[in-house]
Amino acid sequence: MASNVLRDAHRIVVKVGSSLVTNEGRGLDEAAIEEWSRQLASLVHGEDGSKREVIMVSSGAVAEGMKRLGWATRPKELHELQAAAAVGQMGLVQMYETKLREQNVGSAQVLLTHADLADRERYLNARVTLLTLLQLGVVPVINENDTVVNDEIKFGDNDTLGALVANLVEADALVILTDQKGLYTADPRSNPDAQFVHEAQAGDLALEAMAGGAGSSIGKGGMLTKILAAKRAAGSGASTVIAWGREQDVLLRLTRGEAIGTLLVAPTHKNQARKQWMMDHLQLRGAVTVDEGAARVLRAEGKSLLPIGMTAVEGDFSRGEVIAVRDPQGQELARGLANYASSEARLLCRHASSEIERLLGYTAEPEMVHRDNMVLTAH
Ligand SMILES: Nc1ncnc2c1ncn2[C@@H]1O[C@H](COP(=O)(O)OP(=O)(O)O)[C@@H](O)[C@H]1O
Ligand SMILES: N[C@@H](CCC(=O)OP(=O)(O)O)C(=O)O
Repeated sequence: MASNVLRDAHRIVVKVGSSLVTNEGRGLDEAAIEEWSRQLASLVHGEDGSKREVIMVSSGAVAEGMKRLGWATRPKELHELQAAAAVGQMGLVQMYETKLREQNVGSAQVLLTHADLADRERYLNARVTLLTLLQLGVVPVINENDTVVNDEIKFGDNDTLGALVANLVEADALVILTDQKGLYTADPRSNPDAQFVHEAQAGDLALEAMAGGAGSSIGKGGMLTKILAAKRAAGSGASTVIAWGREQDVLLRLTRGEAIGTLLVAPTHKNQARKQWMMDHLQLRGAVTVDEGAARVLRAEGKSLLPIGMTAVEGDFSRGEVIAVRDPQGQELARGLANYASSEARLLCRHASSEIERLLGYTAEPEMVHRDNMVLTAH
């Protein structure tokens, strides 16, 4: 049942907007951040019996920076926006760190730009770092790296960033907390006849016609960016809930299966979406051939590909590119993201992972292709 999407979600990205985080621009809402931190901690600790991995994408840096700098109106100049964001981010991340620590949960600040996710190598680095933090039970607190962005490389709004992070870590669900109960058929601030939308399919074009711009001078994304974020998140199989951030125990109730807010269901499950994404790579830049032992454990035991099982490398590829994995007979048995470039992979063939440092002078990961970044293509 669709409303069980959050109940069954193990890895969840939560995004919260500026107007909620800064109490409509009146300064960081400590009580709200404390409340969300309490709920995030409960999910990480598995107080409902199911430990989960959660990432918080939080807006509010510019709004908080404006408050701290005494600016009443949002600056127009990019360098002033960047200055406000740099000032505000200090308070934002300190507040999350303090409130999560009070709940015995670690936190980590991660600042990203569009360029970070557009570059394969940086994409993979960000992915493996976030997955490591999640495995350690830490809550990454992510924002756009406003201080360095310019018009070409910025996401522009954290709804988009939230969806890209959901793709990056292959989250099961994206929860967008905002200052409305969810999506209405029109902006409820200006249209009293607007009807609430309980559930729809992510990517349904009719939704975009309903969604307008930001509801306050503080927010940036508006509902349209939330609808588009749900469509993007669905690309890696994550469903999205848009809900009111001040709803009592909103995250806990959603993960217990309660239908709150607007649920935008992803048409495909994340494993199917991942397979589709990898299979869509018609032009693979290279391939590695593996021995019988490696072929067997990849096919039957869900293992990662270690260099010791590699017998040959074809093509010219970089770290982070999708490559084919072939069995000794030359049949493609899997595809995945290469942790090492082809020139390095050739040096690693037949060597144990413990020798990577000696052979390359560094170790990225012990695997050539991690199972999390792999899909079997032939049975
Ligand atoms: N169809 C719609 N349904 C609900 N809210 C809408 C709709 N169209 C526009 N909005 C406006 O979008 C606002 C939420 O977006 P935004 O102000 O950017 O919040 P946030 O800071 O959480 O991203 C709502 O307060 C509302 O005024
Ligand atoms: N990086 C910016 C994001 C602004 C933003 O997306 O705001 P919102 O539309 O309220 O989520 C900030 O922290 O102010």
